[in-house]
Amino acid sequence: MAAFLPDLVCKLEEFLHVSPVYGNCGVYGSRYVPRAARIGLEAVTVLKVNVEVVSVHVLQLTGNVIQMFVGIVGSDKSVEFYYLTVPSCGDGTLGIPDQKGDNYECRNMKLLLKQQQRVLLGRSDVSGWGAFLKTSVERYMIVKIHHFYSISMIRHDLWHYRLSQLFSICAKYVRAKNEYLNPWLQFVLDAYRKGDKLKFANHSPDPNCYAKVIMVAGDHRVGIFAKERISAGEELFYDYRYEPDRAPAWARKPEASGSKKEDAAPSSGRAKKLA
Ligand SMILES: C[S@@+](CC[C@H](N)C(=O)[O-])C[C@H]1O[C@@H](n2cnc3c(N)ncnc32)[C@H](O)[C@@H]1O
Repeated sequence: MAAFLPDLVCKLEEFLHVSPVYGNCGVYGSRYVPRAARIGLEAVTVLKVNVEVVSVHVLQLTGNVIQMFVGIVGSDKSVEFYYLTVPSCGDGTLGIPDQKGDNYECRNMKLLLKQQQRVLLGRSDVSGWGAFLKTSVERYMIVKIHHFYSISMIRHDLWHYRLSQLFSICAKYVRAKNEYLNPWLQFVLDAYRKGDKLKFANHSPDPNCYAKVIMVAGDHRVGIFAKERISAGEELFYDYRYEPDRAPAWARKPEASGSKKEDAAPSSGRAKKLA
């Protein structure tokens, strides 16, 4: 297979479930898809796919998740089929990382916002208050959408507080990958101002949520997605992604802290609880 394919699969794997399928999927003649591909069934559009897509069979459109077979042509003209489970933006648009595999792009903010879940506040078994999901979500589904605000919009005295509220996973994405928002310190996810209950989500090194920068009609948002199926009443966790040398004791991984349970509260808890 062509050299770019593993690269593509790598990028997708981070975000999507991708596994090769070798079966009897019809090949309908190839076409090059430079930026967007109209891929037939259910008027699904794949954004920014820089590969040849020979056939796509949408298997199932359940909630916000679309399952499909995709035939991808390598530069050596061989075709491999992949089974994809991808989040849908609700308007038939698939949320797909851009070429850098980092951004998630969606055209319709209204539809995106509609997919947000109700988050409840409850006592966490891990630490203080925690965020809990009201109804269950499937893997890859959107839990919440956050805004980015320019630092200039935030009062200086609130800056440190807000920075401490900033989920560093978002900062990491912005800092590491997103050139539009570079340098990342110019922007802050203003969880405080939004008053969103998700700001009470506690840390876990094995979280059930993750963040992605989303481009919506030219605007940046941070999407919080389910990393796995999350049941109703389950507590939501992020990996705060502290730098190893800056992590507080409670966030240190057992191997990094030297012992399994040290002084502070548990760092790896994944409490299940009804809110
Ligand atoms: C965004 S707040 C989360 C809500 C917090 N539990 C509360 O009651 O306000 C982040 C703070 O929660 C605590 N925290 C988060 N995850 C934790 C964990 N796994 N173990 C212990 N404390 C944690 C830390 O004090 C951290 O500064």
